[in-house]
Amino acid sequence: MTVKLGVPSKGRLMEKTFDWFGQHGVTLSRAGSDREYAGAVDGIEGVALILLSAGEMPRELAAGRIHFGVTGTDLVQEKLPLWDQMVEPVQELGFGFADLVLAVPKAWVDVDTLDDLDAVATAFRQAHGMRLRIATKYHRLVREYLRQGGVADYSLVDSQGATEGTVANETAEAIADITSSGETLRANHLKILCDGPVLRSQATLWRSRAAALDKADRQIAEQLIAQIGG
Ligand SMILES: Nc1ncnc2c1ncn2[C@@H]1O[C@H](COP(=O)(O)OP(=O)(O)OP(=O)(O)O)[C@@H](O)[C@H]1O
Ligand SMILES: O=P(O)(O)OC[C@H]1O[C@H](OP(=O)(O)OP(=O)(O)O)[C@H](O)[C@@H]1O
Repeated sequence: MTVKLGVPSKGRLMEKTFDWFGQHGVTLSRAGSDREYAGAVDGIEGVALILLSAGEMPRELAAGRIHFGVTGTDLVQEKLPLWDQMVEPVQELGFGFADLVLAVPKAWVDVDTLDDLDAVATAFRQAHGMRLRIATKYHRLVREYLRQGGVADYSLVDSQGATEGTVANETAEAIADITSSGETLRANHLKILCDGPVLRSQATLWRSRAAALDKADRQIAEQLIAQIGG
């Protein structure tokens, strides 16, 4: 057997993950063309590179199909109920910083807090006969945050991308999405509620609690952790 290391297969997370491992003496490289999802690991014996979507990483870790994987805290906590029983953080990688936030139209001058949102949601339902819609792909985290914040009169609208556009497109009144520079929110005339983010996320190396390892693999896993300073 080999120890399987899952790395995001594209985009900003993939490049930064390759750089981060390179700085720790583990060279990750893609095999073949940009379109071929195969790769190699140099600098440590017995580790196989598995290129995967960042969004699928939590599921693969939880199922034990990979031993280690890099993805954001947001995706792990959203996709895995009881995530800390399924995976263990080995190392925060210091990139991919993003806050999951709730945002409303900038034009809602009286709405700055969750309490304000609650009041608007009640008024919205009375006026329109339907619940205020919040677009997001982070259903579990947002529901829990709103429950704790005492907001009940809303419905979630699933949005898997371009979420900030849903308000202008009139498919939602508010959104919950990750923000990094804040550019996308600003460009779409949205403002963040000031109660603090739902979650602060960064790219993290996770270890599966479910993946089986024989004695030799356990040594390789320990060597990998030691080498990257986890
Ligand atoms: N603008 C950003 N700045 C920093 N980190 C970001 C930004 N957008 C997304 N991320 C982080 O990158 C990770 C991957 O996000 P992304 O939305 O690309 O995942 P995904 O859509 O589920 O993956 P895929 O598109 O490969 O299926 C997440 O943990 C997220 O927090
Ligand atoms: O605060 P900013 O720096 O503007 O970054 C935030 C944006 O980045 C992500 O989108 P991504 O580029 O992954 O596209 P998506 O809409 O398809 O998720 C996220 O969903 C936000 O839309």
